[in-house]
Amino acid sequence: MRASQEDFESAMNQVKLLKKDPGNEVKLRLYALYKQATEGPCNMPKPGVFDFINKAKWDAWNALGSLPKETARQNYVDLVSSLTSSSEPSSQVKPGADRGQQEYENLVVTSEDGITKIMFNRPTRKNAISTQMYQEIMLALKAASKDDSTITVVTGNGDYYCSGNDLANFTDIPPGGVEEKAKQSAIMLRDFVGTFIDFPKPLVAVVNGPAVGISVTILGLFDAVYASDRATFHTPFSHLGLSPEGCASYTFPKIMGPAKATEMLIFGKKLTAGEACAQGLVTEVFPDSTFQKEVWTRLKAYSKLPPNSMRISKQVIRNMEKEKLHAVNAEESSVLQERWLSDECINATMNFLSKKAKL
Ligand SMILES: CCCCCCCCCCC/C=C/C(=O)SCCNC(=O)CCNC(=O)[C@H](O)C(C)(C)COP(=O)(O)OP(=O)(O)OC[C@H]1O[C@@H](n2cnc3c(N)ncnc32)[C@H](O)[C@@H]1OP(=O)(O)O
Repeated sequence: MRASQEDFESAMNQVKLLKKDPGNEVKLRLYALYKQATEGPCNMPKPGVFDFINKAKWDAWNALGSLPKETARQNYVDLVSSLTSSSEPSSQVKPGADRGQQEYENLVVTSEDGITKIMFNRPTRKNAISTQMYQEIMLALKAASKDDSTITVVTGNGDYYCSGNDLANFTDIPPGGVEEKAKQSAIMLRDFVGTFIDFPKPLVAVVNGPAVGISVTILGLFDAVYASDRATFHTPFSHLGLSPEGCASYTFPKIMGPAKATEMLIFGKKLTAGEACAQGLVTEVFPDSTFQKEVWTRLKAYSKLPPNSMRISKQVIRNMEKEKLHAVNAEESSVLQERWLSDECINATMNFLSKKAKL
């Protein structure tokens, strides 16, 4: 039986809900089949040789030649169906995670001594945050907000705390095109930052190494930030054709004054841990050699304080600001939705992905 338009639309929705990234090859095939099913044979001019992403998409679509629209639609539905049936949940249980709890591909979440630790776990990518990882962090925070722990800690595995947004997120374009991707990403960003704004317990960052981009901006929403003296704090938004997120356009001027915030958020000045501490973004800096021992000893002591009292104190300190923070978050996300489509941003991202530039 031929796939109907309804089957096709339902398959398009299922693609958005895939738990596992199917990889670039499959995504290109999905793109090509979608275009063929909706527009017929490739009718676009061939992109330039350095326009890697559009060239790969064009090649995939063009390779379908004169495949009839109905067959492309059927193949699209079959491909999505094979992806959804093969995405069985993994049975691996991360060390320390309670059985029955959520499992994560890009995080290690443990709960011990009254502390839930959420550790970014993509050390080979410097803990860059992929689309899936944004979702996992939100899930882990929501679970931590309801578990028995008194304090929640966010930290990184390996030599980096986090290198910010995974720039490969820009290559993962859905059938609706780049505008649709920007729209979805703005919603995801707003939800992600909103989860930090609303987090009800003391939230502590243990910054074990360099921090970049969104991993820095959201620090303004944490209740304490402990840093190794190896850590640096870098928000190179102008270099990337971007603008601030994570409510930093509001929290940073408040924390460090507008002039210092300008150096970080507009001129992209990278701060050492000592400088970030002097400017109030970091609570305390520790020598790297004793960082883990000193910080965890301290956190274990704090975790024994009465939990309700700590939650209520956090509410008293933060609640007056919540409405404002949500408004700032919505505005920053909507500005970025436009920025992501700008030449400045696309060129900077392409330069990184084609290995022509690093920060
Ligand atoms: C159409 C719209 C889509 C929008 C989707 C957006 C969704 C929400 C966005 C929220 C806003 C967030 C903004 C930010 O966070 S801005 C900051 C972004 N981060 C960067 O620009 C950092 C880029 N990385 C680097 O410059 C360097 O890798 C770094 C200085 C961090 C480390 O350099 P070093 O030489 O020590 O290490 P390597 O470069 O060799 O890194 C090892 C491998 O890891 C890869 N890597 C590292 N960071 C990232 C990253 N952020 N994104 C993707 N990949 C990253 C690096 O490429 C290396 O890979 P290979 O081994 O394959 O070469």
